[in-house]
Amino acid sequence: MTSTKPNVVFVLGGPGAGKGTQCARIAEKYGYVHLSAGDLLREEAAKPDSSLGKEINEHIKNGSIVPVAVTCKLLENAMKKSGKENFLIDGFPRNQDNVNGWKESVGDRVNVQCVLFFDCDEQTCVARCLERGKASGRTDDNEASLKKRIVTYNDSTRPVIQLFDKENLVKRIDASNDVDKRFGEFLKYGLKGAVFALPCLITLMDKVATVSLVAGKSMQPLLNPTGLNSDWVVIKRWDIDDYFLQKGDIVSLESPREPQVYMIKRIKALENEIIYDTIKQKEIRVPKGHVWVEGDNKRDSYDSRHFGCIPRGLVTGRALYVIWPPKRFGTKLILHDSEDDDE
Ligand SMILES: Nc1ncnc2c1ncn2[C@@H]1O[C@H](COP(=O)(O)OP(=O)(O)OP(=O)(O)O)[C@@H](O)[C@H]1O
Ligand SMILES: Nc1ccn([C@@H]2O[C@H](COP(=O)(O)O)[C@@H](O)[C@H]2O)c(=O)n1
Repeated sequence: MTSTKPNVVFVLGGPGAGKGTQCARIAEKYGYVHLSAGDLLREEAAKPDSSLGKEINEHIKNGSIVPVAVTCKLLENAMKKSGKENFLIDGFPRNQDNVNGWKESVGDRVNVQCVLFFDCDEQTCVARCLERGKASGRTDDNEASLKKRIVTYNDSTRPVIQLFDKENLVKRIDASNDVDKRFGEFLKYGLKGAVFALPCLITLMDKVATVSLVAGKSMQPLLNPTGLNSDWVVIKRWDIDDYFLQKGDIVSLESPREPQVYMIKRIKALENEIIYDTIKQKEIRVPKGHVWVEGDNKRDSYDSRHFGCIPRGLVTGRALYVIWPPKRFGTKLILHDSEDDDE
């Protein structure tokens, strides 16, 4: 961390309210570091040598809250390791113990800008988690755990939100409906300029190739594997008519919803192909002149599952290699070699 205070936005709401989904979008668009307390705990528990794994897993399955010393340490380590200054802390502080522990350990060393409160009705939350549970592999996306998670949320997290509300820090977002409307609400709150100041893809060169900074976790584990140090990648630009897009290519594209916002995704289906939309739970035929793109990290990606098929014209280039950080230099991102990739 540098001498200026890092900025922190806490993100709270019920299980499945959409915190992770929207944090991924904010991180992609504005370069904020998204730290999910739940993800950090799951990562810690999955380490074969972790002495805390058993305890953490018990809490997660029971929807109870892990002692703050553990969670706070993981968050602090992740913040330090990132070297960045703007953080979305998702799923924390979850109870009074979390609040107290954070105050003691971090306190005034950071500037808490606001608390984004994803307000979503219980039925919708449960339905979303059960749907997610079909593919998430999470031990708590099931009816038994969800009952407990909802109790914890009502009894322990809501009072924390009320506490922040008394300090005028809470920005309430109606999280029951459409994903894009939710994103619009952040802009309504003026977060665009005041809080989230970095574009997700900073382009250094233009014309034949660009070097771009990838923010966010949507292409993990291939890109930004730790979520802390961002990768710089070489993007080969082309006249879209000169290159036949192939399934599996990693491409840069302009967001169909937000002009001038660029993202990196993988092509999952080409025109006339049928793709299964895992969110809407239905098959989609990709129309002529369009492609279907997804991030590799389904949990943290805003992609065709949310905005549908995109016109080929929005695809601006193909990602070739990682060039920074040095230890990741040369990581190949191409599945299909084309004649001029090595020019
Ligand atoms: N606005 C929305 N409309 C419909 N589905 C949504 C919406 N937002 C998120 N989802 C879906 O609901 C599920 C839960 O979303 P997400 O993982 O973002 O929630 P969360 O609040 O981070 O949950 P948790 O706290 O349990 O980790 C995901 O499968 C996601 O794709
Ligand atoms: N501050 C926190 C955050 C999470 N947990 C535990 O992880 C579970 C999953 O959290 P998600 O945010 O990913 O839904 C949660 O139910 C808790 O068991 C925690 O203890 N403290």
